[in-house]
Amino acid sequence: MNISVVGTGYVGLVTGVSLAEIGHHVICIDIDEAKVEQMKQGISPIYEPGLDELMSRNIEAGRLTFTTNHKEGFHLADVIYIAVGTPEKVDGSANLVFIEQAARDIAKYIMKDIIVVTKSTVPVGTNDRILEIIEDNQIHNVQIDIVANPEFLREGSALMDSFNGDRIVIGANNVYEASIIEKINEPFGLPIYHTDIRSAELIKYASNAFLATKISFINEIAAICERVGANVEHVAKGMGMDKRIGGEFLNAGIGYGGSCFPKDTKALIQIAGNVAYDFELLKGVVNVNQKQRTLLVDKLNERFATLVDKRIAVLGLAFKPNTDDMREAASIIITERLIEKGAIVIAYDPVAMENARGILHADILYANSVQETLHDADAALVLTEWDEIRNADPTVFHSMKNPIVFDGRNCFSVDVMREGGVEYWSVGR
Ligand SMILES: NC(=O)C1=CN([C@@H]2O[C@H](COP(=O)(O)OP(=O)(O)OC[C@H]3O[C@@H](n4cnc5c(N)ncnc54)[C@H](O)[C@@H]3O)[C@@H](O)[C@H]2O)C=CC1
Ligand SMILES: O=C(O)[C@H]1O[C@H](OP(=O)(O)OP(=O)(O)OC[C@H]2O[C@@H](n3ccc(=O)[nH]c3=O)[C@H](O)[C@@H]2O)[C@H](O)[C@@H](O)[C@@H]1O
Repeated sequence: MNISVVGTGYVGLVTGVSLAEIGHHVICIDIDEAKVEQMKQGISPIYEPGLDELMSRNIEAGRLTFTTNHKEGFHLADVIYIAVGTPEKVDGSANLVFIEQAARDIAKYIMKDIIVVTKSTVPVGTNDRILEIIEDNQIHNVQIDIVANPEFLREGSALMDSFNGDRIVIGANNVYEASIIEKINEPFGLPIYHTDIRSAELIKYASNAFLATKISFINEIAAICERVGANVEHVAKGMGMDKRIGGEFLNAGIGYGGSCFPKDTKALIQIAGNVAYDFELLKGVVNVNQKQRTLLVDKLNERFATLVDKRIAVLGLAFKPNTDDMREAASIIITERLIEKGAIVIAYDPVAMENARGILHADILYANSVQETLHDADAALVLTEWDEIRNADPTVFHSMKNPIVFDGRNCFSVDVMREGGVEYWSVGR
């Protein structure tokens, strides 16, 4: 099958590469020229384990190409995937400008019957709108069908998730286009769930909102654990053994970040609000997460009379390990608060530092290793559980002025840290 993918960010690129790997001919289109140049050379513009290798392999096999030219990109396409961003607007709703532009681009250049597949996370009703834009603006008289095919991959394990996901959701109006998209995905060998377009759109938001709810729930349990002398890890384990609850996404910490949970929870509140429904539970989830992000700053304030001129080492900046993505990372607000309070902040992340420099406060200093970050620090904050950080021996903290560690990801054993002579503050333990 000839497939075009519009937008080659985390989702578009991984989708394009995965579809090429299972044998399709894929052309990826992006408006970012520098990105496209890089990808043509087999270099991924994002950090995603295994992606460079798979890209190169499929480029060499002649199944994967890149272009900035929509006309060229759509020329042979039987199916066009839309994977452009749907970022958050100031009011929390999803910004659909990139989606609408992609629809207009499709309308302008398609010359044969096609199926448009929406991978981007879009509010209920958006697929109808995409079809309407294409039909209103199409130059050639061809048949267009639309399918909602939301994406469930996680950054940092995106390829693994594409090839081993729990389900592929296909939302369509007719059996014909649904069967084509099923056929395209068949080689993945994953369970396929067929539904209507609006339900597919909502499955995506409901799934992210539910996972975010689990995280905020366990974070509130962690707050209670700290007050009653229980251990949140033990509580989560005991809860998760019940198959109805499940053990995943019950890691307490400094809350969820990233490009999706924060924006998708707020967008779902808006989607509900638009039909006069007050999604109270989800509002609570968002509020808890907001508080959770600055929990370590509250703990620092409790420990130190003042943070003025205190040297604070920050270990980990990305919103989660194995990605260079800084979108909605807790490190942004935490480092901002520390600088406001007069602290000297020195930070380290194994891969996200380049992105971080463009986003974080200009006064932040950067180090090249865990050891260099900790040297002479008054306190250390752990914000991302990279293996390099979680595997550190407690002795590494002894180069600090005093080994005082605030761990926002519960990376270390309380006992090992205590025995290693570290004053250790974690979450809910
Ligand atoms: N990042 C993730 O892990 C996941 C994201 N999603 C959803 O997938 C969508 C895409 O997300 P990301 O890949 O993170 O976005 P991204 O921001 O990383 O990438 C979007 C890309 O689209 C390009 N673009 C914008 N307009 C274009 C146009 N008219 N023609 C061609 N290219 C265009 C941009 O230059 C950019 O490279 C969003 O709706 C997101 O919510 C869904 C599941 C996982
Ligand atoms: O729509 C999306 O973009 C994606 O959003 C999440 O994936 P992602 O944001 O890449 O990463 P997660 O592993 O879900 O982590 C999100 C945030 O939650 C935090 N988290 C996760 C799990 C946990 O138990 N506790 C916790 O605080 C992580 O540290 C991170 O900040 C979902 O897991 C994907 O299924 C979905 O496709």
